[in-house]
Amino acid sequence: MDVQEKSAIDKSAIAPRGASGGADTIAAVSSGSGGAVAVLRLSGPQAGAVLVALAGRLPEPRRAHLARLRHPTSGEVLDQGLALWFPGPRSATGEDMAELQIHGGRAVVAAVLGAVLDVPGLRPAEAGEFTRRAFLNGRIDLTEAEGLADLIGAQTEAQRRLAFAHAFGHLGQRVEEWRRRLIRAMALIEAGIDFADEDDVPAGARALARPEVEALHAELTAALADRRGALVREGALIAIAGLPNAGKSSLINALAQRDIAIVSDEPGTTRDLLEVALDLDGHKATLVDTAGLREAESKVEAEGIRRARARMAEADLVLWVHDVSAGPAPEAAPSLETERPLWLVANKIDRAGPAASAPAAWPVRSFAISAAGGQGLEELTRALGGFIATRAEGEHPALIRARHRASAGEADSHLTLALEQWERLDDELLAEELRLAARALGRMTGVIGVEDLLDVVFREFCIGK
Ligand SMILES: Nc1nc2c(c(=O)[nH]1)N(C=O)[C@@H](CNc1ccc(C(=O)N[C@@H](CCC(=O)O)C(=O)O)cc1)CN2
Ligand SMILES: Nc1nc2c(ncn2[C@@H]2O[C@H](COP(=O)(O)OP(=O)(O)OP(=O)(O)O)[C@@H](O)[C@H]2O)c(=O)[nH]1
Ligand SMILES: [Mg+2]
Repeated sequence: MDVQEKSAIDKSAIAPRGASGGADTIAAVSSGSGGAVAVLRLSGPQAGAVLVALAGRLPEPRRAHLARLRHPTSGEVLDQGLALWFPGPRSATGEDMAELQIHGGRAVVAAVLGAVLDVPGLRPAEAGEFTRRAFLNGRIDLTEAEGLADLIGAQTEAQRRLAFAHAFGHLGQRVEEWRRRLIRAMALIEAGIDFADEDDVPAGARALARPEVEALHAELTAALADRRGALVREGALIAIAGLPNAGKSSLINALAQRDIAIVSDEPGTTRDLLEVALDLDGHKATLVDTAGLREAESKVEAEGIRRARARMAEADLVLWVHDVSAGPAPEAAPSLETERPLWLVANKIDRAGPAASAPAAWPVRSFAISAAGGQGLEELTRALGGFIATRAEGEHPALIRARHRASAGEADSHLTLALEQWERLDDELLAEELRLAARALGRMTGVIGVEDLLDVVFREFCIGK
C-alpha cells in the first residue's frame, strides 16, 4: 500500500481520534477452521502487552519469532507458535497489532484465545471489526473495505481480479479524482459568488467550469451504463434457445455436468425456464434452458414460449441450438429479433452427415457439438468463458455494488440538473448542485458522513477480518 497516496486523500479526516486512542483491544481467530495452523489477531493498545504476557517478550516489529506461549496467570505452556508484532500506525488497522500463529486444533485455539481474552481490557472482535478500524483510522476507504470482503468471498477467477482491484484502491482513487475535479469546478463558480465585484476574477468563471462539469457528467454516465460489475458479481446470463427437440436441455445438462433438465425425444418437453449457476472457465454464469420455440399446442406451452422470449431478450448471450440431423439451419436466425448477441450451436453432429453440419449462413459465431456425445463441448465452454472475460475487462474499475451505483447515480442526477439549468440558476444554486454531487461521491469512498452506512458495509464480514 502506498501510504503517501493514501494520506493525500486524507481519509484520516473521518477518524474520530488517533491510532489507538481509547479503543478496546480486540482479538479473534482470523484463519478458517480446520487448518493445521490457526492465526489469532489482536488490535488495540493492549496488543503488545498480551504478546509479552504470553510469549515472554515483544518480538522485533514485523518479524516472526518462535515462542512458547504460556497462560499469563497459571504459567502453563499452551502451545509453541510464532508471534508477530506490528506497532501502530504501520499496521493493517493502524493500531498496535499482534499475531499468534499456533497449531490449528480446536482445543489449542480455545486455550490460547481463552488466555488472550483473560487479559484485562481484551474482548472478542465483532465481524469485520479489524477492517472497520482500518477504515476509521484512515488506512483504507470504504470501497477498499468492500473490496476486501469481496476478495475473501470471491468464487471465480474473474471475481478475484475485480475484487483485488477494488481492495487496493482502484475505484476509490477514481471516485476521489472525480470529487476533486468537482470541487475545483465548484470553487470556480464560488469565486464568482464571493468576488463578483472584483475585476481580476474572469467574468467567465462559469464558462471555465462548464466543460469540466460536462466531462465529469459524461464519465459518470458511462460508469453507470457499464454493466461489468453485475456481470462479474451476478454472472453472465446465457439463454439456450431453439426449436423443439434441438437438444437444448441436453446441452444445459452437458454444460452443468448434472442431470438437471428432462430430456426426451418428444418435442415440447421443456415448458418452464430452468436456470443453473455455473463456473465457466473461471467466470460465473447463469444458464437458462427454455421451451422450444414453435406455434404452441397448449396454453402452458404458450406461456413457456413467452417466458423463453422474455429471458432471451435480457440475456447477455443467446445460444441458438440447431439440430443438424433435421436439416440445415433456417435462412434467418429466428431470435435475431431480440437483438442480443447470439451464437449458433449446431447439435447432434454425431448423427448428421458432413453436408448437414455445414454452418448456416447466419453472420454469427458457430460451434458444432454433440450434447449427447460430448464433442465440441470443451471448445464451447472455453469460448463462453472467453466471452464473459472480454465483457468483464475494462480500462476503469467498475461500480460493483448497489451502494456504488446509488452514489454515482445521485451525483449524476445533480450534474444533469446543473447542466440543464446552467444559465438559469444563480451562482449559489449552481454551486449547491455541484456540492451535492461531490457529497454523493464522498459517501461512496467514506470521506463524507457515512456513520449510518458503516453497519451495512461491515455486517457482511466474517469474524477475524
Ligand atoms: N498472517 C497474516 N497474513 C495476512 C494478513 C494478516 O493480518 N496476517 N492480512 C490481513 O489483512 C493480509 C495482509 N495485510 C496486511 C496489510 C498491512 C500490513 C502492515 O503491517 N502494513 C504496514 C507495514 C508494511 C510493510 O512492512 O512494508 C503499513 O502499511 O505501513 C500487514 C498485513 C493477508 N495476509
Ligand atoms: N444423437 C444425438 N441425440 C441428441 C443429442 N442431443 C440431444 N439429443 C436427443 O434429442 C432429443 C431432444 O433432446 P432435448 O435435450 O430434450 O431437446 P430440447 O431442445 O430440450 O427439446 P424441447 O424441450 O422439447 O424444446 C432427445 O431424444 C435427446 O436424447 C446429440 O448430440 N446427439
Ligand atoms: Mg428441453
